[in-house]
Amino acid sequence: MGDSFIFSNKNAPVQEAVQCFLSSINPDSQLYLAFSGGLDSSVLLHALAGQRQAKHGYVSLTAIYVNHGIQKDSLAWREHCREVCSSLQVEFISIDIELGSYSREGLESKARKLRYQAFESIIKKASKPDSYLLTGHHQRDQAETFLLNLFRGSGVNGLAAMPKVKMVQSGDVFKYQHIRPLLNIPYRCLQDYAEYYQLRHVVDESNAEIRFRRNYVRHKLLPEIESTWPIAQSTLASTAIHMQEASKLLDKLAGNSLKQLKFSSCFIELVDIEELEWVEQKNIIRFWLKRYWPGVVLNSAHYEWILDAFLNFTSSQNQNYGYQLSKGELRLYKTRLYYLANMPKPFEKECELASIGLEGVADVDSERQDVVEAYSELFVFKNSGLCSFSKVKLRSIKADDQVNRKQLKKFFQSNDIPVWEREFWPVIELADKTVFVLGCERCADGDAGGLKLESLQKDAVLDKTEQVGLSYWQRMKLMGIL
Ligand SMILES: Nc1ncnc2c1ncn2[C@@H]1O[C@H](COP(=O)(O)OP(=O)(O)OP(=O)(O)O)[C@@H](O)[C@H]1O
Repeated sequence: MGDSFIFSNKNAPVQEAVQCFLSSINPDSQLYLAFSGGLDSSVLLHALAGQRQAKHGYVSLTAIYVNHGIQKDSLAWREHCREVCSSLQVEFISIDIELGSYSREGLESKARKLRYQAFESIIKKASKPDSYLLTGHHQRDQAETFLLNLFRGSGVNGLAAMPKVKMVQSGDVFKYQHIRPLLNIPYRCLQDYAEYYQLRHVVDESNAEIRFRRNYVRHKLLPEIESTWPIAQSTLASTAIHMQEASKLLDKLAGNSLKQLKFSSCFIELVDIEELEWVEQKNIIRFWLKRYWPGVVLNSAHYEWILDAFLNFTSSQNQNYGYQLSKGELRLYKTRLYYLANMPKPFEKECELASIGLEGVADVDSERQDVVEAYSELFVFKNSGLCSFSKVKLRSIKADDQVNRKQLKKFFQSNDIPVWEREFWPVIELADKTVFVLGCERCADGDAGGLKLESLQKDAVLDKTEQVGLSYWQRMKLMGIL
């Protein structure tokens, strides 16, 4: 067996992984490689460029370098990346980002967040169908992520670590996939590949600083574990795959249960799952939050609070429990659990009816039920004949608004509007008159004083209490009105 055979054998895992990915995609796809110039993404770039030329002449490849501006060498790295791309005839884009303020531990995660936002903005702007973002993550990265999440006390979802394939929804319509083609490949194989092809790559000295937790895991913890369990990286990565499967099953279970409940992006009706075991209830709540608010993860103290608040609820209308999270707030109103990303507050805005989306009602993403409902309600308003104008003032209700308070209170009560919503309920003002209380009724002759009001296709709007129980404030935020 000659040297060349041994070498080419060593290259096989990387080449096969890249080939496997390339053969799974449409030849017209647009690939974006997140290219830091480090060993992992240099290997991926080289393997992609080589195999795309050989077999997939049509696959378009663009490398993106993000300059965080925090390392002294970052501009030199950018030039290195540019040169490598030019030698491989790969299109190169570099983008500068500002990290602003960050805590010591928060540096990595802030850089990562802004980096992914930068990739997304480039991909979205080009808006090519079949777009893929590729990163150079490999098996050791997966083992590290698993351990980091383990020590953070993560559940099944966190221990599932990084998926090899992830669909990313960007805005309402555009989607692309984030793929990690080398995720199952040991780091050693990437090093062999780089050595064989004598790839030049940049070395980020901060990767050696063990004050960063990931570096501590990489340089101290993993080698220590491997001294007793030599194939620990691969077994940890396998455990992550078991967790991904378990997580999928749990999501499926929760998704089936959720179909039976009243819920929206803002609330979930707990009374509908009262009969289930607490572990099942927790799983449904977790899934509901993940679906609408992916960054919000509850810990055991939060779940205990939910259980306690739910068990101790009284039938009083005035219940208004809250639990502040690091981002947003949990609230219980009657038997509904709410997640409020922002608490309602007074607002006032001049709106072109067209600008609040009335013209585009048919284009709304039907998955976002809350947005569809809000649009359709305004749509009903527009088509009611009240609306022969294009500009209105949308604002929160004021104490001196001439509306029939008794009737409004009845409306709030009978539609289970949480107390924190009522104070800032949206009204529409036209020519200094409050003409429409959203979700409620229109005012005769544009006068909000009399509530013997003709109802505004009342059934269409009010029939389903769960629609009205949504947070208008949140909806308007989502719609970009506020
Ligand atoms: N500055 C950068 N510009 C472009 N791509 C980058 C940059 N930094 C990292 N990447 C991409 O991310 C991959 C993983 O890099 P690294 O392990 O350093 O990231 P990380 O901060 O640990 O984030 P993650 O959680 O994504 O692993 C790289 O292989 C590369 O594809």
